[in-house]
Amino acid sequence: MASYTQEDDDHYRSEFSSSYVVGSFPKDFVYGPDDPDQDITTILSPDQKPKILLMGLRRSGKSSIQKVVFHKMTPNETLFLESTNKIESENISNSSFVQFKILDFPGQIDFFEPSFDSEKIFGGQGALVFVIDAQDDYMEALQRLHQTVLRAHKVNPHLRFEVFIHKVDGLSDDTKIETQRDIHQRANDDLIDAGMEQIHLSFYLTSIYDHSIFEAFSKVVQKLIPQLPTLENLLNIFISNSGIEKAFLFDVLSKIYIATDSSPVDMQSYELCCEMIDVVIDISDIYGKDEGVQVQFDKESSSIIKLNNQTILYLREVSRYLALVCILREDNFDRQGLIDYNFLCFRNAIQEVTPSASITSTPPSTTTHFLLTFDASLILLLTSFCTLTEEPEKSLYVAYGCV
Ligand SMILES: Nc1nc2c(ncn2[C@@H]2O[C@H](COP(=O)(O)OP(=O)(O)OP(=O)(O)O)[C@@H](O)[C@H]2O)c(=O)[nH]1
Repeated sequence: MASYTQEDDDHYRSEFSSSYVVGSFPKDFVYGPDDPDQDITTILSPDQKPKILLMGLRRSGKSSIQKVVFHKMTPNETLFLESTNKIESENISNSSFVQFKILDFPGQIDFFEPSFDSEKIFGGQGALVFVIDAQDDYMEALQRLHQTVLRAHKVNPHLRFEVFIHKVDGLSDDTKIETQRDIHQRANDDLIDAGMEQIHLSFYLTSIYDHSIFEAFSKVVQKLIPQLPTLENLLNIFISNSGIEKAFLFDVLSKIYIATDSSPVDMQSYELCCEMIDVVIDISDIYGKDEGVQVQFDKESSSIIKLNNQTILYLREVSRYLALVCILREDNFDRQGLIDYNFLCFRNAIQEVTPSASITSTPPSTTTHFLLTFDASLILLLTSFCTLTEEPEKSLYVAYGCV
């Protein structure tokens, strides 16, 4: 058998870099930028999906966040980013759940200029992410945050406000906590003084040098997904019937998790799952082709990583852009058939939870079968009837029988 040489490797790599061949995980991470010449009126025309507005002072890190999360830019490459001098818009349209427009504003933008059309910018559904550089003096940033929030809230009381206390990689743990407390206190005091205490600000400690920026963005994006309660319920049913400890439904391109079950998220588990996605994409990228014949990375594809602490990471693809990553104890993986069966049920149910079958419109109805093990010798067929309605948690009920 011919050995696999460096030449072969280079050949495969160049083949792969010129065309995407790893099946359903797309290799080019381009989301289809909007026409760079279009003006703000076109960017914000009313048919729109939710918007995420990235605002903050100059050099606070807005463009870096966007590039790292949505374009796989490495943190060090952001050192060479030039200052943004006009509003930059991009469509993020991955799975049917991750659909929004992200707008990167130049730091020096003047909201009080007559040409600044607040109605168009702040109107509609979405979130305003205000980035504060925690390594710098943040008094001016707080003042700008206050002005921005008041102005935006006046135009659109439904807009969500998310404050990223950013670049915390340079701070000690104590300083991080103290900075967050101080910024939280001052920002809320300013709102109380202005008589606007009803405005809610959410705070996150972020850095592009670790997974905190992905975690924070996940939470921002989740709030824009109307089907979130349904997805969480499905994940809860899936893990509790499969002996799984934690499951994340990932947007593969960005590594944002769009939903997880209701057990608490610990950062280390999230990081492990993100890294698993990177490994799977890299391996598919390099070895996804066999002697020139494309090996499909299709809906049957999966990956298992055994850790040395009797834990297993299990990845299954849900759709072209979504993957389910589970963490479970090695003992429970003896029943892989059961997990796989339940996964199929989960995937079928997810396909019904699309925006076209929106939970706010006529509720679709699906019957989902989950296999459940009570002990090693007894397997029950659990038939779970999930009727997806506006309040899915009230409409889930189960019945089971022996097989
Ligand atoms: N240490 C550290 N530096 C960061 C982080 N995020 C961004 N930076 C750096 O901050 C600098 C400014 O980043 P940009 O993304 O250009 O900032 P911006 O807010 O888009 O700037 P304008 O376009 O001028 O408004 C760059 O040198 C980045 O490398 C972070 O999390 N930690």
